[in-house]
Order: sequence, then C-alpha cells, then structure tokens
Amino acid sequence: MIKIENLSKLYQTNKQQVQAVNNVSLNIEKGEIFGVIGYSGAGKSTFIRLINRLEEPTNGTVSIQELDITNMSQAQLRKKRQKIGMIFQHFNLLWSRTVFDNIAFPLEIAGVPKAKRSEKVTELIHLVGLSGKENSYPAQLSGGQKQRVGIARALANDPEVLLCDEATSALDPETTDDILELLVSINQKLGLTIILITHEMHVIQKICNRVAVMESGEVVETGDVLDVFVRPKSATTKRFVQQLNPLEHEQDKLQNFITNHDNSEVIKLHFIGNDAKRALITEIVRKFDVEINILQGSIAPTREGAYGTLYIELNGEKDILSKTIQFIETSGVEVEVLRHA
Ligand SMILES: Nc1ncnc2c1ncn2[C@@H]1O[C@H](COP(=O)(O)OP(=O)(O)OP(=O)(O)O)[C@@H](O)[C@H]1O
Repeated sequence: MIKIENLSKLYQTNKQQVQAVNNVSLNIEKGEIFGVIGYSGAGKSTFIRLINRLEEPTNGTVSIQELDITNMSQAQLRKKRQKIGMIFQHFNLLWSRTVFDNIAFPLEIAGVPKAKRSEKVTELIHLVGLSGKENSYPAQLSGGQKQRVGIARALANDPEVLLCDEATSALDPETTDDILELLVSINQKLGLTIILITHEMHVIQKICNRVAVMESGEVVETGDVLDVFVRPKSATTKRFVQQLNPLEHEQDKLQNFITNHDNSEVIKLHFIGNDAKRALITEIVRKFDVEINILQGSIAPTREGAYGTLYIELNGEKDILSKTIQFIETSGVEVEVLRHA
C-alpha cells in the first residue's frame, strides 16, 4: 500500500547539516496500524512529514497505492493530499470556527456542495463521539475532544491513510487510551491504514500491528509488535520495551527473594500468545515433586496477542529439576535458566 524506498532528508542550515532521516525503506500494508517509535531527535516528525511531502525528501521515494508522490506536481499533490489525512499533537484546529465548521473545512476546499458537506460532517461527528458539540468552539473543548475534532476533520475526504504525529502526547493517560481506542475502531470500521509516530511504547503496545524503531534518522529495528516486544534486538528497542515493565529488566533486585537452597534453579519463562493463558505452574506441581517460589511476573496485551514473563525459583532434586525444565521446554513455553542448581 505504502512503499518507502531509501528515503532521506538532510537539513542544511548556515552553520550545519543534519541528516534527520537516513535511507529509510519500509512497506506498510493496507489496513494495518504501523507505529514508528524513537526518542526526541530521532527523526520521527521529519519522517512522517515526508510521507505527505510536508517536507521535501533529499533522496528516495514514497509511493501510495503505486503512485509515486515524490514525483508529483504541486497540483497533483494537492489532490492526492486530500486522501492522506493527518492529525497533530496540538490539534491545529481553527479557533474561530465551530466544531462543525472545522470538520467541514477540508470539504469546502475540495468543493463539496453544502448539503453533502453537512451530511458528511454530521456522520463524522457521530463517528468520533462528539454529538451535541457541533456548535462549540475549540476553546470550549477538552484536549481529548479537540483531538476528536482533529480526527473527524482528517477523515472528511475519506482518506486512504491517516498520519498521526504524536497525536496523544498532549493528553493525560486516560484520554490517551480513549483516543487510541477511537483510532482502532476507525481502523476496523473503515479499513483505514494508519501510520503513527510516538515516543511511548504504551501506544505501540496498545494499537499497532507492526513497529519500526528509529534512531539517528535510521530504522534500527522493525517487525511485528509481539516479536519486537519479546525479542528486542537493538539497545534502543530494549530501553523502549523496558518502559512497559521497568522491574522486569532489573534481575539483580530479584536476588533478595531467592532462597538460595543448594538444589534450586532460577528460571525465566516467556509466555507468548495463547500460552499466556496456560496454567503451567499448576501443571508442573501436579506432575513433579518440586517447590515453586514465584519471584516476579507480568503480562502485557498487544493487538497481536499477549506476552508474559514469569521469574520462578524451583527447588527439588537435581534430576527432577532437569525433567521439569525439559517438560516446560516441550510444552512450547520459552525457558531461560538464570541460575543452575
Ligand atoms: N527544519 C529543520 N531545520 C534543521 N534541522 C531540523 C529541522 N527540523 C528538524 N531538524 C533536526 O532534525 C533532527 C530530527 O528532528 P525530528 O523533529 O524529525 O525528530 P523527532 O524524532 O520527531 O523529535 P521530537 O520528538 O523531539 O520532535 C533533529 O536533530 C532536529 O534538530
């Protein structure tokens, strides 16, 4: 659906050059929610603005439904942009216009007749949950409501893709979740492809199918959200995953809870997808003569399934311990032995 090839942006100021985006290639499928995560300065905003040519690339191409937008004339681009919706961190609403008129604005520009405009705006207001607020002005709305107006406005011309530039970064956690749920429901109802940029792993976890991690203008890791969460490769990705469960990566803190018997093993279990629902610990104690000391556990749902980790200490005879671990391994749950008996 969206093909990005060798995309680069070099900013050139009097004093210095900044390679904001460096040779990025990605394919984004129709109907998916694709997240790009990175720390401040990684190049995310530049990247998303290159997709609709709010920034001109220095190199590379962006094709949307096989049409190369990097080669379009300004007139063609204006037309194509009607099919690329965008929402912003600070909403970018027109403050002197009502909710209704803000949402109608892109339809006016596209030359849609008044009656049709009105019908469409009413439909969108309902879709984003703003019924009753038609005549309010942006200043009379909460942050979440303002972003709902931004979303409705972005959807006015039935876009093929929605670009979200840190769309929830100015919102409190609860409102963030409401807006994320709205994005998922729009994605499902309209089959809309969504590309979002964020610095919060929570946003990726909650709604994305796939993710790319950006660092210094480059994509350092990309993949299905569940895979990237369970097996993060780059140091940056590991730090982002850690945002979700900071304790999990502090294995040294577990030391206080380990009994340190001679015959004990400390293991870490990874439950992925349906395995996360499994009563594995019960199965183990029924089958083997071992004691289990649960040290720490967490579970995180993603759109692609849940993943959980559990640290346990097993106490028992050496051969029974190794049989227990064999049993866990053959059950499909991943085991990492952290300390051997
Ligand atoms: N118009 C510009 N002129 C010169 N340099 C720029 C310009 N816009 C961005 N940059 C530089 O490009 C790099 C990437 O910036 P960008 O805003 O794309 O990153 P980001 O990941 O979105 O960060 P943030 O979350 O802080 O916005 C930074 O070093 C930034 O200073």
